[in-house]
Amino acid sequence: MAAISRAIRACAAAAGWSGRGMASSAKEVAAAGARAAAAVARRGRDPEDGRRVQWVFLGCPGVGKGTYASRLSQMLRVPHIATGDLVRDALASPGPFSKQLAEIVNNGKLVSDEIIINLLSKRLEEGAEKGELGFILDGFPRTIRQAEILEGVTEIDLVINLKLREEALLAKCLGRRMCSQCGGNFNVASIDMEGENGGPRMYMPPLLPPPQCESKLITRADDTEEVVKERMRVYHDLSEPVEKFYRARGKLLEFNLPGGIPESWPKLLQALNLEDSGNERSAAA
Ligand SMILES: Nc1ncnc2c1ncn2[C@@H]1O[C@H](COP(=O)(O)OP(=O)(O)O)[C@@H](O)[C@H]1O
Repeated sequence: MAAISRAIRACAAAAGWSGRGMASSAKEVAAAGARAAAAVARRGRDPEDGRRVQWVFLGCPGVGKGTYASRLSQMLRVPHIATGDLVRDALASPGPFSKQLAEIVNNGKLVSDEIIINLLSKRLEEGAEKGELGFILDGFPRTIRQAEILEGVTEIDLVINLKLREEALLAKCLGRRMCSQCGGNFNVASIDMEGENGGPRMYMPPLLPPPQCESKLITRADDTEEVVKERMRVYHDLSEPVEKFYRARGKLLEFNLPGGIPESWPKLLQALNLEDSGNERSAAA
């Protein structure tokens, strides 16, 4: 993991991102990625050697990437690394950088590839110090350039692309709540929609907080209707091409969420050929 984060930094630096945000062509980025990967191999850190899964979650805002990535990370004993969380942590620290970030995030735009690469590298370095093996990434890569950088430095085993009907996505984003004390994530939206083309109804029950969290619920500043719509537009423009990128490499698993967690979780496990053995969650694959 340390090797991967160093390689990401090396790759970003080789691509001209030494803190000045200089643009570079996709070809240069790919070449830098190849050099960085060679450096990883020279240091003898074979990614197949003793590591756990290296998966990516893709999907529109509100689809449930965080929920399913977090459950799988517990089962597979790898960290769930959400770049949105890294951005929100950076936002919470005082100073001009966080003001600059807030301006971008609260308008539904993506922060620069350079900033995200720096935040992610730092997180991977910290994980390496703690002995983390593998990861489930959520919210990264979100642009073709980020996907190229990642491909240049390590092997991604699988990319899970979560899909949900557009009408449900907006309701789910607007229903998101977080407990300001324990950090727990909840959703107050109750979705019950007619099936499409004569298909079954879609029911997604709310995920309500326990009584001790009820009075401490907060809503993300970027979960307003206007900003969510902009984030969806940005997703279609910049992140959908990432789906194509991984589909072309035979790594994309498309998963249409049939409903809420109780209905979707077992089906997702089935699609992944995994078994949830209750308390002792373990992978059968
Ligand atoms: N990989 C990334 N590249 C650029 N910006 C990112 C990335 N990941 C997160 N962000 C920023 O953080 C915000 C919140 O991210 P996230 O929690 O993943 O939101 P969402 O619910 O839209 O999937 C994004 O709207 C974006 O501004």
